[in-house]
Amino acid sequence: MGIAGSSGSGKTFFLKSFLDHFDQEQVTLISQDDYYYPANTKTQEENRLYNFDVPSSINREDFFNDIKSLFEGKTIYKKEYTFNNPNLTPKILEIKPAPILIVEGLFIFHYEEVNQLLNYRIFLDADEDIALKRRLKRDLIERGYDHDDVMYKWVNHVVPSYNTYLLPYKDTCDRVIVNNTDDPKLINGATDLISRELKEKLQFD
Ligand SMILES: Nc1ncnc2c1ncn2[C@@H]1O[C@H](COP(=O)(O)OP(=O)(O)OP(=O)(O)O)[C@@H](O)[C@H]1O
Ligand SMILES: O=C(CO)[C@H](O)[C@H](O)COP(=O)(O)O
Repeated sequence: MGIAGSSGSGKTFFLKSFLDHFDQEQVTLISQDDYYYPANTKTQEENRLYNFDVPSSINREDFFNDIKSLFEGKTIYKKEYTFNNPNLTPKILEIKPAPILIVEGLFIFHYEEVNQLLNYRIFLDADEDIALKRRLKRDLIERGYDHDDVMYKWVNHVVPSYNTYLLPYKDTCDRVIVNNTDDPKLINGATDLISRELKEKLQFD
């Protein structure tokens, strides 16, 4: 199952709600963000305006190979990406295979080798002004970035990337979830429905 959406569309929020419907051994998650080429190879100034929103910022080969391994029933070990936060020590994630595999990220439809492995596609959608408000909160408060830098990236990297690498695939998705209100009921309702359908299909319970 593939889950994608613009920055601030609510992917993480959706995933948390979705995972709550399942036992640990029923579902597993692999996130494209963990495949960023490490930022510590660049200076702080280079990172400030570095474009994290182009397909080449991701180690695409490792991402695909790990997805394939999970498909083949193998456990993978992956160093998590800590979003340039020097106070965090990256954990080694142990990702075990499970009947439901969720692949999450910005380029999962654009990377055709990943896209063709997906059986079900979900698109999280939010209006640009709402997504930007959420992004500003994330970057200014949680990541401590400078307002002008966040706006520079939004205009020059985030929006163009969304329009080029994600939006064209919206119509190919099985479900588009519009998430414009900060109200958990909407997302919880959607994950309730999707998880019930999936459980029936896979004959869980
Ligand atoms: N339906 C909702 N109800 C309550 N809060 C929400 C809802 N949708 C999103 N949010 C909040 O908005 C913020 C952004 O959402 P989230 O982190 O899930 O987006 P994202 O698509 O994963 O973003 P990014 O890719 O930029 O990290 C979070 O603080 C999240 O808790
Ligand atoms: O949302 C993103 C891309 O749009 C990434 O989370 C983000 O830009 C990674 O950057 P950093 O490690 O500098 O926080």
